[in-house]
Amino acid sequence: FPTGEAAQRAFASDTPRKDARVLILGGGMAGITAARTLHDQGIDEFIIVEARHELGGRMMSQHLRRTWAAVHCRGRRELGARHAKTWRCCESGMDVWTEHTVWGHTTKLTESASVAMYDETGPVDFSDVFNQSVEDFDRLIASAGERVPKGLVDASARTGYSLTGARPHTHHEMASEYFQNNNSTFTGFSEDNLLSVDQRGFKTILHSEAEAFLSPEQLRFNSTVSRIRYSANGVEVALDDGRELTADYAICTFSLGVLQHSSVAFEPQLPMWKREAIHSMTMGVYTKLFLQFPHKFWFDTEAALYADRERGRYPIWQSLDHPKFLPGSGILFGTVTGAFSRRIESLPRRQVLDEILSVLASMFPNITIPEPLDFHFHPWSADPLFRGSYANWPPSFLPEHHANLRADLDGKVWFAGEYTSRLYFGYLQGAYFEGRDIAVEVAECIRGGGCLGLEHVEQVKNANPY
Ligand SMILES: Cc1cc2nc3c(=O)[nH]c(=O)nc-3n(C[C@H](O)[C@H](O)[C@H](O)COP(=O)(O)OP(=O)(O)OC[C@H]3O[C@@H](n4cnc5c(N)ncnc54)[C@H](O)[C@@H]3O)c2cc1C
Repeated sequence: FPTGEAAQRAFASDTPRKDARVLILGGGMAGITAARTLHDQGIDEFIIVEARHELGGRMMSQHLRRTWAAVHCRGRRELGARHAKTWRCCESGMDVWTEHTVWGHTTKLTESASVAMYDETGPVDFSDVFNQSVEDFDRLIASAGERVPKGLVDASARTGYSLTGARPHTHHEMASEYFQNNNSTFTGFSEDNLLSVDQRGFKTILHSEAEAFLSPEQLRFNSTVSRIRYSANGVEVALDDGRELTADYAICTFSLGVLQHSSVAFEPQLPMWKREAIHSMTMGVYTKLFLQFPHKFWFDTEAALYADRERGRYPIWQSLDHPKFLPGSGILFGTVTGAFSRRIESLPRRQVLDEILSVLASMFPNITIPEPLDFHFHPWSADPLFRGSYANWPPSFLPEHHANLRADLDGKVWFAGEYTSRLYFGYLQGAYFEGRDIAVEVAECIRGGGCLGLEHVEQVKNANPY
């Protein structure tokens, strides 16, 4: 693959037949939705370039090592996205996510109040502390909302909690605070939270969608992009096995974490405004710890909260062996996030499992915890194709940064993914809407109806020097 200025000139001067009009880089929710949108607009000269062997991206699931019962076909663990909000809006296909509707996919409504409570002494009822924490969280959200019309600067949740007088001290208070969660994806769609229990995996929504309009020649699996070269003449994409693909446009749907790690080189180098935006947003880590036991020995609620002395140490547990979900499966899964996720990724698996088994032994002091049949978690922050679980908007990140994150490069390279969604970053909805909206922009360019591109801010300013 030629490099340097000479290659740049050569690329710009000759216009051999290109491989496609559009290269869609990445086959997750954003990539598939972009492809679907182009197809709906009558544009089928696109190729989806995906490093993995299948579509779905962070909608990733695997078979359990030990199938749980012949009658139940195959057990699957959803390593990535599993929950979907009911989508109240829109017309057809993926726009309507209600119980049982999307491509015959099976989901179950979850009940957020169905929570058992534990600490290192075993079962303990700290629901008074928990209820106070719900109130504190509501006050936090309300006070954040009051800042917006006044144009006050953004602040962290910790600052907001302190200003509203809430500061957790005990481990029960810290665990209760950890459990609280809300954002515009919750309020923008529906309060309902659906859990995918479909044994084909949550990703089948995307697979079914793709089968409906994609042909094999529009797909390149096992194709890892290492370089994207762009000029007024189009884009050249180099794969790590030496292959090249050319097109008029590229829609890059790699995660924010991938862009932050610079594992894909851009030529010319990304402009400063783009790099600043990429490195100013944060990539969070959220890890699910799957355990399959020979039999169920735990709570009958849907979830449990464990208050450890250390905040964030194996705090949330969800039972799939529940009459509503996968009864008889013996599956329990825990959640850890952030620095704790990174910590366990660096440890030997057996050590992580031993820690978990000792936590379960504390939660259930009168039970001999059996050795699990299967234990697995995905190292999201170390995985070079993701480098984290989903994007998070830190207080230092300004709306202008976000516009720059989303903005295209000379109308040729476009960016779409959960992280480019201003309202629904982090979620499938964000990836869906961004894949759709950016493909509409690209379709406009292809049809020659004016390719204005998205505006960026050359220098983001708000400093007040002294
Ligand atoms: C553990 C976990 C739980 C989650 N739970 C939920 C949930 O319950 N509900 C929800 O709405 N969202 C959830 N999410 C977030 C959701 O999964 C993402 O927001 C969404 O899947 C992102 O889609 P995307 O298309 O933007 O990116 P991705 O799915 O990351 O797609 C990008 C694609 O690019 C490919 N790629 C990367 N680098 C290269 C390269 N160099 N060359 C070629 N291909 C490359 C990747 O393999 C991937 O397929 C969760 C995520 C995680 C990790």
